[in-house]
Amino acid sequence: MTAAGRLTRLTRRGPPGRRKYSARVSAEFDHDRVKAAVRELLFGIGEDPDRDGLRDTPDRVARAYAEMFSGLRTDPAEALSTTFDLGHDELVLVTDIELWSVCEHHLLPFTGVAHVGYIPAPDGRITGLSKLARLVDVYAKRPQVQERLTTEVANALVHGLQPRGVIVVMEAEHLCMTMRGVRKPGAQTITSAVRGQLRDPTTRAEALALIRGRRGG
Ligand SMILES: Nc1nc2c(ncn2[C@@H]2O[C@H](COP(=O)(O)OP(=O)(O)OP(=O)(O)O)[C@@H](O)[C@H]2O)c(=O)[nH]1
Ligand SMILES: [Zn+2]
Repeated sequence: MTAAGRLTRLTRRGPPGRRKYSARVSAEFDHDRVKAAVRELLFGIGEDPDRDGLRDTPDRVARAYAEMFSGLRTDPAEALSTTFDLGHDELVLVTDIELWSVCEHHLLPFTGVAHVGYIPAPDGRITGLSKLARLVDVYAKRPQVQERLTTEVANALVHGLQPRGVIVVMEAEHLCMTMRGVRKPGAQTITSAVRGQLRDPTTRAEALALIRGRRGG
């Protein structure tokens, strides 16, 4: 089966009027294929993949990639499968969720933090706090651009919890801008996605103040 054939793209629609929710899931990780490609890559850069230090590298890299891209084989809906009704109807915000992803342009990491908040549905349905971090992980462990990662997390929350509002802010440093190319270490990229009641300027400002305030800034 071709790589394209193995990649199933599922786009689920939530209730009418809601944004598309991406549940892209790839069926399998082809360890042998990745291993062979890494061996080829080593030849390509002028190395000898059979020398002592590199002999096990293709296998190691394949195992590392299986982990780094495990989100391709995880349905984000699983992250939000546990919900409970606490009757809480105000903002829930988890800040400084450690973020590691890989930019799809250079296959180099970008790393930083995600802040994820929502105002629960009128019925007060909420999810476990750790599930917000799990949701970030599912989408982060795919080849990504930061904008799409931010949007996908926001849309998955809208789909999974039908909350009255969602805010997702990500701050990250891209190694493709640091260790090569333009070489600007420390440059931070900040992206946000805001939905529902959190688009209201006052509510949004309150959430942003809480996000900024955590650093005393
Ligand atoms: N918008 C966006 N751009 C990204 C992200 N990650 C990497 N990039 C950018 O993707 C662009 C790719 O540009 P290209 O000109 O095709 O590639 P390049 O020649 O390697 O570019 P340089 O990085 O400028 O050397 C670069 O400007 C990167 O900074 C991301 O998450 N979001
Ligand atoms: Zn990049």
